[in-house]
Amino acid sequence: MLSFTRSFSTSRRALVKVAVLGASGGIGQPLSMLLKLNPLVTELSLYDINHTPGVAADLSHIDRNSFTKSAKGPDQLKAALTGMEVVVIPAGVPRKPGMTRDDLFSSNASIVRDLVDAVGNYCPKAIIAIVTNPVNSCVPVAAEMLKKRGVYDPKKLFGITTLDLIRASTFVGELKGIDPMLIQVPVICGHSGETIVPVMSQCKPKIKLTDSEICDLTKRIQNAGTEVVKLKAGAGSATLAMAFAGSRMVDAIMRGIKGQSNVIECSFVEYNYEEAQYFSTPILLGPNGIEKNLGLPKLSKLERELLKIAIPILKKNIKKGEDFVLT
Ligand SMILES: NC(=O)C1=CN([C@@H]2O[C@H](COP(=O)(O)OP(=O)(O)OC[C@H]3O[C@@H](n4cnc5c(N)ncnc54)[C@H](O)[C@@H]3O)[C@@H](O)[C@H]2O)C=CC1
Ligand SMILES: O=C([O-])CC(=O)C(=O)O
Repeated sequence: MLSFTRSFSTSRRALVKVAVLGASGGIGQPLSMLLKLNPLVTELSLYDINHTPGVAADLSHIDRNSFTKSAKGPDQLKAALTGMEVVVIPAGVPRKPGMTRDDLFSSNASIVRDLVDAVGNYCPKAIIAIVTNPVNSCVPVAAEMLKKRGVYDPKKLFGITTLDLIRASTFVGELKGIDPMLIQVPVICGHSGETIVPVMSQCKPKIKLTDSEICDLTKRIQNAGTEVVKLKAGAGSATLAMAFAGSRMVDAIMRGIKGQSNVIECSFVEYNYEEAQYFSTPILLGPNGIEKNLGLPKLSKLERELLKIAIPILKKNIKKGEDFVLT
Protein backbone atom coordinates (compact mmCIF):
# COMPACT_ATOMS: atom_id res chain seq x y z
CA MET A 1 0.00 0.00 0.00
CA LEU A 2 1.16 3.49 -0.80
CA SER A 3 1.98 5.44 2.31
CA PHE A 4 2.46 9.17 2.60
CA THR A 5 3.99 10.82 5.59
CA ARG A 6 4.05 14.56 6.08
CA SER A 7 6.52 16.24 8.33
CA PHE A 8 5.66 19.52 10.08
CA SER A 9 5.30 22.24 7.48
CA THR A 10 4.45 25.90 7.90
CA SER A 11 4.92 27.07 4.34
CA ARG A 12 5.03 25.62 0.85
CA ARG A 13 8.16 26.71 -0.89
CA ALA A 14 8.93 26.33 -4.57
CA LEU A 15 11.83 23.98 -3.97
CA VAL A 16 12.81 20.73 -5.59
CA LYS A 17 10.98 17.39 -5.68
CA VAL A 18 13.42 14.49 -5.60
CA ALA A 19 12.83 10.76 -6.01
CA VAL A 20 15.28 8.09 -4.88
CA LEU A 21 14.82 4.75 -6.67
CA GLY A 22 16.48 2.01 -4.63
CA ALA A 23 15.88 4.01 -1.47
CA SER A 24 16.02 1.08 0.96
CA GLY A 25 19.53 -0.05 0.01
CA GLY A 26 22.97 0.47 1.49
CA ILE A 27 23.35 3.70 -0.49
CA GLY A 28 19.66 4.53 -0.77
CA GLN A 29 19.04 4.93 2.96
CA PRO A 30 21.92 7.25 3.91
CA LEU A 31 21.50 9.14 0.62
CA SER A 32 17.82 9.67 1.40
CA MET A 33 18.76 10.89 4.87
CA LEU A 34 21.23 13.42 3.49
CA LEU A 35 18.59 14.61 1.02
CA LYS A 36 16.04 14.87 3.83
CA LEU A 37 18.48 17.21 5.57
CA ASN A 38 18.93 19.34 2.43
CA PRO A 39 16.83 22.52 2.65
CA LEU A 40 16.46 22.61 -1.16
CA VAL A 41 14.32 19.46 -1.10
CA THR A 42 10.61 20.09 -0.71
CA GLU A 43 9.40 16.55 -1.39
CA LEU A 44 11.32 13.32 -1.08
CA SER A 45 9.82 10.30 -2.81
CA LEU A 46 11.33 7.01 -1.73
CA TYR A 47 10.86 4.04 -4.04
CA ASP A 48 12.18 0.49 -3.77
CA ILE A 49 10.90 -3.05 -4.19
CA ASN A 50 11.41 -3.55 -0.42
CA HIS A 51 10.98 -1.75 2.90
CA THR A 52 10.21 1.81 1.74
CA PRO A 53 7.20 2.42 4.03
CA GLY A 54 9.41 1.89 7.09
CA VAL A 55 12.36 3.86 5.73
CA ALA A 56 10.07 6.79 4.82
CA ALA A 57 8.27 6.74 8.18
CA ASP A 58 11.64 6.77 9.94
CA LEU A 59 12.99 9.69 7.88
CA SER A 60 9.74 11.62 8.14
CA HIS A 61 10.35 12.11 11.87
CA ILE A 62 13.35 14.33 11.13
CA ASP A 63 12.30 17.92 11.74
CA ARG A 64 12.74 19.33 8.27
CA ASN A 65 10.22 21.30 6.25
CA SER A 66 9.56 18.70 3.54
CA PHE A 67 7.24 15.83 2.64
CA THR A 68 8.54 12.30 2.70
CA LYS A 69 6.54 9.74 0.80
CA SER A 70 7.05 6.10 0.00
CA ALA A 71 6.12 3.70 -2.75
CA LYS A 72 6.91 0.01 -3.02
CA GLY A 73 6.93 -2.22 -6.10
CA PRO A 74 6.36 -1.48 -9.80
CA ASP A 75 2.61 -0.87 -9.35
CA GLN A 76 3.49 2.23 -7.34
CA LEU A 77 6.10 3.70 -9.69
CA LYS A 78 3.58 6.13 -11.13
CA ALA A 79 2.85 7.56 -7.68
CA ALA A 80 6.55 7.66 -6.85
CA LEU A 81 7.53 9.55 -9.99
CA THR A 82 4.72 11.86 -11.00
CA GLY A 83 5.79 15.48 -10.54
CA MET A 84 9.42 14.66 -9.69
CA GLU A 85 12.11 17.05 -10.95
CA VAL A 86 15.20 15.06 -10.00
CA VAL A 87 15.37 11.27 -9.95
CA VAL A 88 18.44 9.61 -8.46
CA ILE A 89 18.88 5.88 -9.05
CA PRO A 90 20.98 3.74 -6.69
CA ALA A 91 18.85 0.61 -7.34
CA GLY A 92 20.80 -2.51 -8.18
CA VAL A 93 23.19 -5.17 -7.04
CA PRO A 94 26.61 -4.23 -5.59
CA ARG A 95 29.87 -6.08 -6.19
CA LYS A 96 31.28 -8.96 -4.18
CA PRO A 97 35.04 -9.62 -3.90
CA GLY A 98 36.49 -10.85 -7.19
CA MET A 99 33.86 -9.14 -9.36
CA THR A 100 34.40 -6.21 -11.70
CA ARG A 101 31.76 -3.49 -12.08
CA ASP A 102 31.13 -4.86 -15.57
CA ASP A 103 30.12 -8.19 -13.98
CA LEU A 104 27.10 -6.35 -12.53
CA PHE A 105 25.75 -5.54 -15.99
CA SER A 106 23.68 -8.73 -16.32
CA SER A 107 21.79 -7.93 -13.09
CA ASN A 108 21.66 -4.15 -13.20
CA ALA A 109 21.11 -3.15 -16.85
CA SER A 110 17.52 -4.38 -16.82
CA ILE A 111 16.83 -2.66 -13.48
CA VAL A 112 18.06 0.67 -14.87
CA ARG A 113 16.24 0.12 -18.18
CA ASP A 114 12.89 -0.48 -16.48
CA LEU A 115 13.22 2.31 -13.92
CA VAL A 116 14.31 4.85 -16.55
CA ASP A 117 11.47 3.76 -18.79
CA ALA A 118 9.10 4.60 -15.94
CA VAL A 119 10.79 7.98 -15.46
CA GLY A 120 10.35 8.65 -19.19
CA ASN A 121 6.69 7.78 -18.83
CA TYR A 122 5.73 9.53 -15.58
CA CYS A 123 8.14 12.47 -15.26
CA PRO A 124 9.80 12.86 -18.67
CA LYS A 125 11.26 16.28 -17.88
CA ALA A 126 13.07 15.14 -14.75
CA ILE A 127 16.84 15.26 -14.43
CA ILE A 128 18.12 11.69 -13.92
CA ALA A 129 21.27 10.86 -11.95
CA ILE A 130 22.46 7.26 -12.11
CA VAL A 131 24.49 5.66 -9.32
CA THR A 132 23.96 2.03 -10.37
CA ASN A 133 27.02 0.18 -11.70
CA PRO A 134 28.41 -0.25 -14.21
CA VAL A 135 27.85 3.49 -14.66
CA ASN A 136 29.78 3.44 -17.97
CA SER A 137 27.11 1.15 -19.45
CA CYS A 138 24.02 2.08 -17.40
CA VAL A 139 24.02 5.70 -18.62
CA PRO A 140 23.90 4.57 -22.30
CA VAL A 141 21.14 2.08 -21.35
CA ALA A 142 19.17 4.97 -19.87
CA ALA A 143 19.79 7.24 -22.86
CA GLU A 144 18.64 4.60 -25.36
CA MET A 145 15.54 3.88 -23.29
CA LEU A 146 14.63 7.57 -23.17
CA LYS A 147 15.26 7.86 -26.93
CA LYS A 148 12.85 4.96 -27.47
CA ARG A 149 10.20 6.95 -25.62
CA GLY A 150 11.11 10.10 -27.55
CA VAL A 151 11.93 12.04 -24.38
CA TYR A 152 15.75 11.94 -24.28
CA ASP A 153 17.35 15.22 -23.33
CA PRO A 154 21.16 14.83 -23.07
CA LYS A 155 21.30 17.85 -20.77
CA LYS A 156 19.31 15.93 -18.18
CA LEU A 157 21.07 12.58 -17.90
CA PHE A 158 24.01 12.16 -15.51
CA GLY A 159 26.11 9.26 -14.29
CA ILE A 160 27.37 9.99 -10.79
CA THR A 161 31.18 9.85 -10.58
CA THR A 162 31.49 12.20 -7.61
CA LEU A 163 32.91 9.47 -5.37
CA ASP A 164 36.07 9.47 -7.50
CA LEU A 165 36.49 13.21 -6.91
CA ILE A 166 35.95 12.87 -3.18
CA ARG A 167 38.51 10.08 -3.02
CA ALA A 168 41.03 12.11 -5.02
CA SER A 169 40.71 15.06 -2.61
CA THR A 170 40.96 12.76 0.40
CA PHE A 171 44.01 10.83 -0.76
CA VAL A 172 45.92 13.95 -1.86
CA GLY A 173 45.01 15.62 1.44
CA GLU A 174 46.19 12.60 3.47
CA LEU A 175 49.49 12.47 1.58
CA LYS A 176 50.27 16.16 1.95
CA GLY A 177 48.69 16.86 5.34
CA ILE A 178 46.14 19.30 3.89
CA ASP A 179 42.42 19.53 4.70
CA PRO A 180 40.83 17.53 1.84
CA MET A 181 37.91 19.95 1.71
CA LEU A 182 40.35 22.55 0.36
CA ILE A 183 41.51 20.30 -2.49
CA GLN A 184 39.88 19.82 -5.89
CA VAL A 185 41.09 17.30 -8.46
CA PRO A 186 39.10 16.81 -11.67
CA VAL A 187 38.47 13.14 -12.44
CA ILE A 188 37.44 12.45 -16.01
CA CYS A 189 36.50 9.70 -18.49
CA GLY A 190 34.49 6.94 -16.76
CA HIS A 191 33.76 5.15 -13.50
CA SER A 192 35.53 1.80 -13.45
CA GLY A 193 39.16 0.75 -13.07
CA GLU A 194 41.37 2.26 -15.74
CA THR A 195 38.58 4.45 -17.10
CA ILE A 196 38.82 6.52 -13.89
CA VAL A 197 41.34 9.20 -14.90
CA PRO A 198 42.33 11.68 -12.17
CA VAL A 199 43.81 14.89 -13.59
CA MET A 200 46.40 15.56 -10.90
CA SER A 201 48.08 18.23 -13.03
CA GLN A 202 45.00 20.44 -12.55
CA CYS A 203 44.79 19.95 -8.77
CA LYS A 204 43.63 23.11 -7.00
CA PRO A 205 45.39 24.56 -5.13
CA LYS A 206 48.54 23.69 -7.05
CA ILE A 207 50.31 20.98 -5.01
CA LYS A 208 53.79 19.71 -5.75
CA LEU A 209 53.60 15.96 -6.48
CA THR A 210 56.40 13.77 -7.78
CA ASP A 211 55.75 11.44 -10.73
CA SER A 212 55.78 8.45 -8.41
CA GLU A 213 53.30 10.13 -6.03
CA ILE A 214 51.02 10.86 -9.01
CA CYS A 215 51.23 7.22 -10.18
CA ASP A 216 50.48 5.88 -6.68
CA LEU A 217 47.59 8.29 -6.16
CA THR A 218 46.14 7.46 -9.57
CA LYS A 219 46.26 3.72 -8.86
CA ARG A 220 44.73 4.21 -5.41
CA ILE A 221 41.84 6.28 -6.80
CA GLN A 222 41.25 3.77 -9.61
CA ASN A 223 41.21 0.87 -7.14
CA ALA A 224 39.46 2.52 -4.21
CA GLY A 225 36.09 0.90 -4.91
CA THR A 226 37.75 -2.53 -5.05
CA GLU A 227 39.59 -1.77 -1.80
CA VAL A 228 36.22 -1.25 -0.06
CA VAL A 229 34.65 -4.32 -1.71
CA LYS A 230 37.52 -6.49 -0.43
CA LEU A 231 37.34 -5.10 3.11
CA LYS A 232 33.55 -5.46 3.26
CA ALA A 233 34.26 -9.12 2.46
CA GLY A 234 31.00 -9.99 0.73
CA ALA A 235 28.78 -7.41 2.44
CA GLY A 236 28.72 -5.09 -0.59
CA SER A 237 30.62 -2.05 -1.78
CA ALA A 238 30.98 1.60 -0.78
CA THR A 239 27.70 2.91 0.62
CA LEU A 240 28.38 5.72 3.10
CA ALA A 241 30.96 7.65 1.09
CA MET A 242 28.77 7.03 -1.97
CA ALA A 243 25.70 8.41 -0.23
CA PHE A 244 27.75 11.50 0.63
CA ALA A 245 28.98 11.75 -2.97
CA GLY A 246 25.47 11.27 -4.37
CA SER A 247 24.09 13.90 -2.06
CA ARG A 248 26.79 16.35 -3.19
CA MET A 249 25.92 15.74 -6.85
CA VAL A 250 22.15 16.03 -6.31
CA ASP A 251 22.72 19.19 -4.28
CA ALA A 252 24.71 20.65 -7.21
CA ILE A 253 21.94 19.67 -9.65
CA MET A 254 19.34 21.36 -7.43
CA ARG A 255 21.44 24.51 -7.03
CA GLY A 256 21.66 24.59 -10.83
CA ILE A 257 17.89 24.22 -11.10
CA LYS A 258 17.47 27.11 -8.70
CA GLY A 259 19.68 29.31 -10.89
CA GLN A 260 22.74 29.52 -8.68
CA SER A 261 25.71 30.57 -10.77
CA ASN A 262 29.02 28.80 -11.20
CA VAL A 263 27.90 25.35 -9.97
CA ILE A 264 30.43 22.91 -11.43
CA GLU A 265 30.78 19.14 -10.92
CA CYS A 266 32.37 16.37 -12.98
CA SER A 267 29.83 13.87 -14.25
CA PHE A 268 29.46 11.13 -16.87
CA VAL A 269 27.26 12.57 -19.61
CA GLU A 270 26.81 12.53 -23.37
CA TYR A 271 29.97 14.07 -24.80
CA ASN A 272 31.88 12.89 -27.81
CA TYR A 273 35.57 12.43 -27.10
CA GLU A 274 37.63 10.27 -29.47
CA GLU A 275 34.41 8.53 -30.52
CA ALA A 276 33.38 7.68 -26.98
CA GLN A 277 29.82 9.03 -26.90
CA TYR A 278 29.70 9.48 -23.13
CA PHE A 279 32.47 10.92 -21.03
CA SER A 280 32.96 12.39 -17.60
CA THR A 281 34.06 16.03 -17.75
CA PRO A 282 33.51 19.13 -15.60
CA ILE A 283 29.95 20.38 -16.16
CA LEU A 284 28.46 23.79 -15.48
CA LEU A 285 24.99 23.11 -14.07
CA GLY A 286 21.95 25.26 -14.73
CA PRO A 287 18.13 25.33 -14.58
CA ASN A 288 17.84 22.58 -17.24
CA GLY A 289 20.66 20.34 -16.10
CA ILE A 290 23.81 20.82 -18.19
CA GLU A 291 24.22 24.53 -18.86
CA LYS A 292 27.59 24.00 -20.50
CA ASN A 293 29.97 21.08 -20.83
CA LEU A 294 33.33 22.58 -19.91
CA GLY A 295 35.19 19.82 -21.76
CA LEU A 296 38.47 18.21 -20.84
CA PRO A 297 40.88 20.12 -18.64
CA LYS A 298 44.45 20.60 -19.86
CA LEU A 299 46.23 17.24 -19.56
CA SER A 300 49.81 16.23 -18.79
CA LYS A 301 51.64 13.64 -20.89
CA LEU A 302 50.90 10.95 -18.27
CA GLU A 303 47.19 11.85 -18.22
CA ARG A 304 47.02 11.64 -22.02
CA GLU A 305 48.61 8.18 -21.77
CA LEU A 306 46.05 7.13 -19.15
CA LEU A 307 43.28 8.21 -21.52
CA LYS A 308 44.78 6.15 -24.36
CA ILE A 309 44.39 3.06 -22.17
CA ALA A 310 40.93 4.08 -20.96
CA ILE A 311 39.15 5.04 -24.19
CA PRO A 312 38.91 1.57 -25.81
CA ILE A 313 37.57 0.13 -22.53
CA LEU A 314 35.07 2.95 -22.16
CA LYS A 315 33.88 2.58 -25.76
CA LYS A 316 33.28 -1.13 -25.20
CA ASN A 317 31.31 -0.39 -22.00
CA ILE A 318 29.19 2.20 -23.82
CA LYS A 319 28.45 -0.09 -26.74
CA LYS A 320 27.40 -2.85 -24.37
CA GLY A 321 24.83 -0.53 -22.81
CA GLU A 322 23.51 0.73 -26.14
CA ASP A 323 23.28 -2.76 -27.64
CA PHE A 324 21.36 -3.99 -24.62
CA VAL A 325 18.46 -1.71 -25.49
CA LEU A 326 18.84 -1.63 -29.27
CA THR A 327 19.21 -5.35 -30.04
N1 LIG B 1 28.41 5.37 -8.95
C1 LIG B 1 29.17 5.03 -7.94
O1 LIG B 1 30.19 5.67 -7.66
C2 LIG B 1 28.82 3.86 -7.07
C3 LIG B 1 27.84 2.98 -7.46
N2 LIG B 1 27.48 1.93 -6.66
C4 LIG B 1 26.44 1.03 -7.14
O2 LIG B 1 25.18 1.37 -6.54
C5 LIG B 1 24.32 0.23 -6.60
C6 LIG B 1 23.61 0.03 -5.26
O3 LIG B 1 24.52 -0.32 -4.27
P1 LIG B 1 24.04 -0.62 -2.76
O4 LIG B 1 23.09 0.43 -2.30
O5 LIG B 1 25.26 -0.88 -1.96
O6 LIG B 1 23.24 -1.98 -2.96
P2 LIG B 1 22.10 -2.61 -2.00
O7 LIG B 1 21.91 -4.03 -2.42
O8 LIG B 1 22.42 -2.33 -0.59
O9 LIG B 1 20.81 -1.76 -2.37
C7 LIG B 1 20.21 -1.81 -3.61
C8 LIG B 1 18.74 -1.50 -3.45
O10 LIG B 1 18.16 -1.54 -4.76
C9 LIG B 1 16.88 -2.14 -4.61
N3 LIG B 1 16.40 -2.62 -5.89
C10 LIG B 1 16.78 -3.72 -6.57
N4 LIG B 1 16.05 -3.82 -7.71
C11 LIG B 1 15.23 -2.75 -7.74
C12 LIG B 1 14.24 -2.29 -8.64
N5 LIG B 1 13.96 -2.97 -9.76
N6 LIG B 1 13.58 -1.16 -8.34
C13 LIG B 1 13.85 -0.47 -7.21
N7 LIG B 1 14.76 -0.86 -6.32
C14 LIG B 1 15.44 -1.99 -6.57
C15 LIG B 1 17.07 -3.24 -3.58
O11 LIG B 1 15.85 -3.65 -3.01
C16 LIG B 1 17.98 -2.53 -2.58
O12 LIG B 1 17.25 -1.88 -1.58
C17 LIG B 1 25.19 -0.94 -7.02
O13 LIG B 1 24.99 -1.21 -8.39
C18 LIG B 1 26.60 -0.42 -6.79
O14 LIG B 1 27.56 -1.06 -7.59
C19 LIG B 1 28.08 1.73 -5.44
C20 LIG B 1 29.04 2.60 -5.00
C21 LIG B 1 29.54 3.69 -5.79
O1 LIG C 1 33.50 -0.45 -6.46
C1 LIG C 1 32.26 -0.63 -6.51
O2 LIG C 1 31.74 -1.66 -6.91
C2 LIG C 1 31.40 0.51 -6.10
C3 LIG C 1 31.89 1.74 -6.74
O3 LIG C 1 31.60 2.05 -7.87
C4 LIG C 1 32.89 2.51 -6.00
O4 LIG C 1 33.09 2.33 -4.79
O5 LIG C 1 33.52 3.36 -6.65
